[in-house]
Amino acid sequence: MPTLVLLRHGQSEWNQENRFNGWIDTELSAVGKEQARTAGRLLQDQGLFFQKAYSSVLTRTIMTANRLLEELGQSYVKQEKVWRLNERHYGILQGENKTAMRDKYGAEQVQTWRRSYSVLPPAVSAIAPKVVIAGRTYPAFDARYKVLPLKDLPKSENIQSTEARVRPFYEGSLLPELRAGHDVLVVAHGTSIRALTKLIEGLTAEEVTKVEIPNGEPILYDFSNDLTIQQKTVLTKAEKDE
Ligand SMILES: O=C(O)[C@H](O)COP(=O)(O)O
Repeated sequence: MPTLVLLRHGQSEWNQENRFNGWIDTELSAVGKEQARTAGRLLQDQGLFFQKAYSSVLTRTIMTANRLLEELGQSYVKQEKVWRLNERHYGILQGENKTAMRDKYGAEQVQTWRRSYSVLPPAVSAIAPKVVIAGRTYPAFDARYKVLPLKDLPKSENIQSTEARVRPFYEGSLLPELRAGHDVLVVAHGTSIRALTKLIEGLTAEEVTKVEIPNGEPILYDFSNDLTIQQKTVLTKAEKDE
């Protein structure tokens, strides 16, 4: 019977600095690198043999998947990098400090931008190939998105629009793997995992806004062969240490 593991990437440098990441390609922090390895160790006792691993096209998920699979002794697993699993585009909030944004726009407004299903954060005005934030240059929209028509590149996203672009991955890639009885790993981001959770569990728009996804904690779905959820388990480091 197939098992799906969803994992939010380890802590990024900007998670650590309390800044919005979105589509900016930030690196894992030292804590995040360790979280990725810990996630691999947490999965060691689960008897899983992944046939497929997916990540987004952002470095923080790719590096998390690599470290996890290495720790698990399954670096051979076929990996696919899918832009549809990217974090939601955070519009003008990308790169900004969360506290500074609350001071500027008010805590309620910022929380609405962060967790509302359908409200969009203010959009960036142009699709810049690179952005310079705090003196460092980050690729915003680069060669990895060349396959996409410019009109499909987001300037801002919420849970709803993220769900719309995650859905073709869910229906066209993930479900066929699970239907084939395969164990699958998906390393993605807070909001792309929220969208997947909504699709997998059939949550309402209201329910998905309450879902919080911590960095580096594997979420296991054990399915029956007809893909009914048998069990959902979240593995945490605290449990492993007990
Ligand atoms: O893009 C980001 O910065 C992270 O996913 C965190 O966003 P959140 O704190 O609003 O969940």
